[in-house]
Formats: sequence, C-alpha cells, structure tokens
Amino acid sequence: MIQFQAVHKQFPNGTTAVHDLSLDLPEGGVTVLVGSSGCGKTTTLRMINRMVEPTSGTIRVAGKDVTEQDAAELRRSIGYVIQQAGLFPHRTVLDNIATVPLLLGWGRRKARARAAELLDTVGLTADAGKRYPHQLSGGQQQRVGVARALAADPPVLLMDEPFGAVDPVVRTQLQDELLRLQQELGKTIVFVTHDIDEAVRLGDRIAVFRTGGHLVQCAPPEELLARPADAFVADFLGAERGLKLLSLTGIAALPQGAAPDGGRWELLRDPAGKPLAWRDTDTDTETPVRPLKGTDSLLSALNESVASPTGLIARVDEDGVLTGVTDRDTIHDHANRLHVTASRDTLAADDADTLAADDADAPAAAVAVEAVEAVEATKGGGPA
Ligand SMILES: Nc1ncnc2c1ncn2[C@@H]1O[C@H](COP(=O)(O)OP(=O)(O)OP(=O)(O)O)[C@@H](O)[C@H]1O
Repeated sequence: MIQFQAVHKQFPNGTTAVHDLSLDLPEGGVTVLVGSSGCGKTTTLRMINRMVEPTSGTIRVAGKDVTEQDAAELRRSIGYVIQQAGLFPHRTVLDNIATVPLLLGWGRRKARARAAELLDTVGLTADAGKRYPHQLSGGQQQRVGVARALAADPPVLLMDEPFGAVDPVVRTQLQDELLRLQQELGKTIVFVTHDIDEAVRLGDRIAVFRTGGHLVQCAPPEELLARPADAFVADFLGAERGLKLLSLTGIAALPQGAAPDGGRWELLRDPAGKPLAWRDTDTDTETPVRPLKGTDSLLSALNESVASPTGLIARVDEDGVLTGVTDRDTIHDHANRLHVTASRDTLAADDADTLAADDADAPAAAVAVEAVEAVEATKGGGPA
C-alpha cells in the first residue's frame, strides 16, 4: 500500500534524517515507527503526504508516486493526526472535524452531518461538537483530532505521537479506541511513537530506526521481541521484552483439565458456575480467584498461577462460566516455547521443542519464567 524505495532525506543544513529507506507497509495494517529521538520517524511519516520532500528515492501510495500528485490534493486524501491534536482554536469541534470535507467541496450540511457521525464514532457526545477545543480535555481533543483525520474516510492515516501528551490512563483508553476503530475501519495506519509499549500494543508491524535515519528491523511485535536483529534493537525493546512477549500471547490454546475434586482445595462457584474463590478445606479459608478467558495473556496466566494458592488458574468462557483449570507447569511450558513459535509458527510442535532445546540465544520468554519462578520460590508453597 505504501512503498518506500531507496528513500533518502538530507536537509539543507546537511542533516541526514532518513538514510536509504526501503520499506513496504501493507494495506490495512498498523505499522509503528519507533526509535530514539531524532532518528527520522517524523521525517519518514511526513514524506508520505509530502509535507517533507525526499532528496532521492520514490514513495508510492496505492501504487502512485506521491511526487507526481498535487501535494494539497494528496494531503486531503491522507488523514493526519499530531500530538496535542493541532485543532483550530477558533472553530467549534464540529467545524474542526468538518474541515477536510469542506475543502473537498462536500457542502456545509453534508460535512457537518459527517462530523456529527464521527463525534459518536470516537466516543464524544453531540454536546462536545458545539464547544471550542480549549473547552475539552486533552484526551477529548485527541479524539477530535482522530475524528478530523477520518472525516473524508481516507484509506491512509498518519499519526505522529498522537497520544503523547495525555496521561497514561487516558492514553490506554485512546489506544483501546484506536484498536476498536481499526477493527471496524481497517485503515492503513503509520503511527510514530517513542513508547515501545504503545508500539507493541498497537502495531501489526514495528519498524525500529536508529540515529541517522537507518531502519534496523521491521517485524511483527512477537518476532521483534523474540528475535531482535541486534543489540541496539534488544536494548531499545528494554529489559522486560520477555514479559512483553508473554503479554501478547493469548491462552486459548492452553490445555485445561477438570477442577480439583475431593482434595485439599475446592473451587467455589456461584449457581451459574462462575468461579468465586479457592477454599482450603484444611484451614477453612478462602482466597478469591480471578478467572481468565481465552483472550487473556500468558503473562496474566503466569501472574495468576503465582498468586493462586493452588498454582492453578481457573478458565472461563465469554459468560464467565468455568470451563476448566490449567496448572502452572503447562503455563510455563508454553511460555518457554514462545521464543520459537513467535517467529517460526509454521513448525510442528515437536520440531519447535527440538529447536527450543537447541537454541543458542537466551529465550526471552524463559527469562520471564525464571523471574516468575524466583517470585514463587520466595513465596513458598507449590501446586496442590
Ligand atoms: N527542517 C529541518 N531542518 C534540518 N534538520 C531537520 C529538520 N527537521 C528535522 N531535522 C533533523 O532531522 C533528524 C530527524 O528528525 P525527525 O523529526 O524526523 O526525528 P524523530 O525521530 O521524529 O525525532 P523525535 O522523536 O524527537 O520527534 C533530526 O536530527 C532533526 O534535527
């Protein structure tokens, strides 16, 4: 969908911001550009809509060389969201959102109707549409920024640190909203961030740059975390990359067995079959249980298995009804295999086992498991 071919950008002062970049960004996916400050992320992004012109090389959007298109027209066909939203302060929120449709000659009535529809899409009330940007919170302004970028329904959305200026709680909400919207809309999104957790959360692919505008690695988050191309990428991903990898993996495929029956531990359930607590029949005490669904992560499963006095996690269906339990060893076993399956997911399970045993790299996920085991050791008490 978006292709960079040998793209180079040198500013007139001699700074090379982007160095020989060749990269294909697939249609309908979120590609996140990350890297330390000044490594060329924003310049890369802004060359797509010709806010910055490349020194050499070619950029194509939907097969068309961007330099062969009228710059203003191109920009109207590509959504653009920046930090602190960049809203027009003297226009109402509704008029801000209607900007591009109006420029495209939609007519006032149609443009405003579209803006009103988008307010709802991004989770704002109709009342917010009548206000001016300064009368909204930072998070609400960012939502308006996203609505404005979506107004003419562009196939491509460029987002430059769009959630960088809001607090962590609002930031998580905005990320959730974007993921929800993306499921619905399937845009081709290029997203710049400094925050590796945000990149892992949002990206279908993550492109890591280093100073001088060099692309070091572009891969799906699982692969990046399991197999960073070099020490620079590993360092950028941080000491907790094993835990991040665990957080990306759902537990739906983990086998489950029946809840214990007649031993020391009893799993208390409500009349609908929803797990409530583990009851220790020796001491007649109860420990609340936090049941997990198939969409919950392997990290949550490890966490719960450590927190559970039985070492078992309670598994539930979408309605919260118990489907079975999984023990700590099974969870650890899957975590240990993650390193291999993250990047070689076409292998048969047996091959994956062999590879895991032979692998010379320290498996990232195994590091996480060791950390969890260390916590367990200090807590004492193993599985029932
Ligand atoms: N207009 C300009 N003139 C000269 N140098 C520039 C210009 N714009 C950016 N640069 C330089 O180009 C390099 C890349 O800048 P860019 O803004 O693309 O980096 P970035 O990775 O987005 O940084 P940050 O994360 O800090 O926003 C930096 O060294 C920057 O100083």
